[in-house]
Amino acid sequence: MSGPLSLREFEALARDRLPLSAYDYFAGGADDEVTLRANESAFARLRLLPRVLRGNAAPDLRTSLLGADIAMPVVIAPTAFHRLADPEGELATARAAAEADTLMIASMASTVAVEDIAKAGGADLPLWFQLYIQSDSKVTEALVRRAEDAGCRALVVTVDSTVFGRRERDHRHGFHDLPEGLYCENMRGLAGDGGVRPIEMIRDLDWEHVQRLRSVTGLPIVLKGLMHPADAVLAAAHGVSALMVSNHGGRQLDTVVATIDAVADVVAAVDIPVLVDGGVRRGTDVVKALALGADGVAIGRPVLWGLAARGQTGVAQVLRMLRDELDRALALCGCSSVHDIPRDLLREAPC
Ligand SMILES: Cc1cc2nc3c(=O)[nH]c(=O)nc-3n(C[C@H](O)[C@H](O)[C@H](O)COP(=O)(O)O)c2cc1C
Ligand SMILES: CCCCCCC(=O)C(=O)O
Repeated sequence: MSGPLSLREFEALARDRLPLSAYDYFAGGADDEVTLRANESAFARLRLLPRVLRGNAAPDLRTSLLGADIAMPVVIAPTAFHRLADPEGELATARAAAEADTLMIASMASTVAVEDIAKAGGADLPLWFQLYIQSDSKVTEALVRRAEDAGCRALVVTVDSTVFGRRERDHRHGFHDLPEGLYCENMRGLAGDGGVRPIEMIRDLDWEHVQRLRSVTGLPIVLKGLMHPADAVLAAAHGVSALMVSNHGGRQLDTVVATIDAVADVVAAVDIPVLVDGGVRRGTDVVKALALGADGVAIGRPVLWGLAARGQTGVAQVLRMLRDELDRALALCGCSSVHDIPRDLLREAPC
């Protein structure tokens, strides 16, 4: 029997292997999951109008993001709790990212400490650290120092989570915390008693927090979870280095527009790099995002499916699958490189 042939088949394998509560935590979205579904279906609504006879033998997939040279414009989005999927957790993910020569964004809610993730990935792995700004600025600063000391090359500040989205699948399972023995390791030592401090979502998050963060670190700041072009303009004015158009994989505010429908307006509003995540499952999805002006895409759940299905090997296979699909899609579209994908390659499907 052959192995999984697509990211969707990886999800089916992961579903068979995971306890239902863990599968539903990874797979689920907020409320009625309208946005969760829309992220994927919006890609299908966009159709390709390829060019032919262009003589491009081998499309160039390499790109660079904030100074990191990577094999393809597909990076690993920050997702929490990898040890729910595999005992090696984020260590396995980092090794697979390094093997694929791409970039990993480690979640602040990782179940392995960021220093250990960095060691597992090795010095060549471009590692960024995702941050939820905390109400106590000393705690936020301690997390920033930790990320800097671990060698992280950027801070990815998540701005779509002033409160936790309501995920009904988790409520049904009573899944509200990590099982015994698993912890958010980046928060260890930050509680008053030296224990693991709980992660907060703060309702009063505003541009002053971004400004304060800008004043305490020299690392580039990337804002993740921004969808509106007017916010993109404000971000650039506040010295933000890059943006991730994201609706948190449909897990926060439900009925938000699909990210692929928001990305072009954000790209048009600013002169800084723009990444997009949400619903990327095929190489053709990557081509569509790039045609709309994105500098790259990030994938969340597919990495978790690879990890749950086959550990490090599974994540590496997921990344290779997307790379191969991207290569084939570019060749069939007549594109010579990921930097040469014209907007007129896209058409809206008729209703
Ligand atoms: C299980 C899970 C955990 C996540 N944890 C985080 C997190 O800790 N921090 C964060 O900024 N985003 C988190 N996200 C959102 C992802 O970074 C990303 O925006 C989303 O997964 C992209 O959509 P996709 O899963 O369809 O690729 C999480 C997503 C999932 C599915
Ligand atoms: C309170 C713990 C924070 C974990 C955040 C994980 C996350 O963002 C998710 O979507 O789930």
